[in-house]
Amino acid sequence: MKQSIFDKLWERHVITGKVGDPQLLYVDLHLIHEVTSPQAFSGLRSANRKVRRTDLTYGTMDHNTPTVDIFNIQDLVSKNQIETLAKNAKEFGVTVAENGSEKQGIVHMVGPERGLSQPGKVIVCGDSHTATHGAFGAIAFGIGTSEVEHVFATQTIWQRKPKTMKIEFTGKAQAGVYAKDYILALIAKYGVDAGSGYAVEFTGEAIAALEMEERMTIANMSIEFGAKIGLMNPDEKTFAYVKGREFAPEDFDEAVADWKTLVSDEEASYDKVLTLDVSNLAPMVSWGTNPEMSIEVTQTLPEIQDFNDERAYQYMDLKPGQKPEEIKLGYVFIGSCTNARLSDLQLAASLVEGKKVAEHITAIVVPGSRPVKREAEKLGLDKIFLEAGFEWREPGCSMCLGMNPDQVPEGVHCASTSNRNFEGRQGKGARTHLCSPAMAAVAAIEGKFIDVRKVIKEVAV
Ligand SMILES: CC(C)[C@H](C(=O)O)[C@@H](O)C(=O)O
Ligand code: SF4
Repeated sequence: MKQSIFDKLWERHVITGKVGDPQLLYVDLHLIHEVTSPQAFSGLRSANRKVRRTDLTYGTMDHNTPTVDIFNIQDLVSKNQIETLAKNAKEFGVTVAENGSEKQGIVHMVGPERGLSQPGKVIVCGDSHTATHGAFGAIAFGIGTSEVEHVFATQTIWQRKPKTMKIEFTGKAQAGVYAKDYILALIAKYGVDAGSGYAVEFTGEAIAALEMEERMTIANMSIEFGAKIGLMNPDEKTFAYVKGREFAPEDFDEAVADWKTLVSDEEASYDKVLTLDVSNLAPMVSWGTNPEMSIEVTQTLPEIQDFNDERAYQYMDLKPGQKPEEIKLGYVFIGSCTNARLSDLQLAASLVEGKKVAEHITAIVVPGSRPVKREAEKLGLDKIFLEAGFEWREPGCSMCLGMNPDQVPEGVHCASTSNRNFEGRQGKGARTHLCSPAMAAVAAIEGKFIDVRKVIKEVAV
């Protein structure tokens, strides 16, 4: 039978159980961070159990870490979570990239960077954006804290096989339109629940044309589309990305030969198929309080359809018919596991070089990991940002969520490269507008949203 990549990987990992019932899957990689691991470690401790495969478990500190004065954590809950992970890591023998260490970063940056995220794997993490790793051709999904404990103890997880959906991105995007725009456009078109109950395969010529870092941006936001699992067929770009990294397979050629078989067969069947043509897509901006409430920058804010819209308009202090350029921005955040990789920072830097951040804007750049920070500094990107008037921070989740000191003040509108825009996400009363790094960078300079296609000089990849 012709199979999709998802079917192939699922089949390979089932230990017991039949389709329709929960099935026990083998887990190849378990990523952890300080927020969702403490109770799981406590559970192990009280049951007098060990972490079964410390060699397949990797941790980092990201959500609570400050991005300035990083060892001075004021918030007691944050401090406790950070210290607890450090303690647990030692006690249970798990490798954790601690706050301030060279390999530390947002958990969804660390896996790919170290070469841990690979085609063919089942990857889990107590974090909803785990589908990011699906960009490598892996089944990757977020799990709850009790499941974290189960994976610690057994290196397996019970899951019911989801339905499959194929999403084909067709066409060639214009210069100034990026992966972030594709995924926001998809969510705006089909809704935040459209992927619910499905493992989503992103495919098509527009995906093939993307580099790995942009593919990760799309897989990252599978959950905002409602899908726990989003994945892509691995190709030469995937193999080249993994090659030479710390945890790349020792016999790389042998691994690649296997990975090449783990792609969707041409006539594989799916429970649902959607397509989205990116050729005429404009840069996207979210106006409301979920990612579905997004429009092309050339459009005006939509009419009120229901109570959710009404409430969103109230919270955002916006009105139907307004243009994105009329949104009074106060903050710009370039960061998060969606868009804080090196290529994101390079793109943003290229758009602000030699220019100045508008007077009324506070703009911060937060590299997603310390390796990205170092690389960016080698390229002089820090200087470009600093000269333009951006702040250049230490890595972490930062302003993506209000769990550390980086917060958008109440009532202030923030152009943000992150993935979530619900009420209070970036701080109490904060008003988030999701967009690409290019849109955010240019918004910082202009002091408002403009169509980045007007300033972009590069040819779209
Ligand atoms: C704190 C963590 C559990 C959470 C998640 O699961 O996604 C966070 O990363 C987020 O993005 O909201
Ligand atoms: S950067 Fe944001 S979305 Fe990503 S793991 Fe951190 S809090 Fe979650």
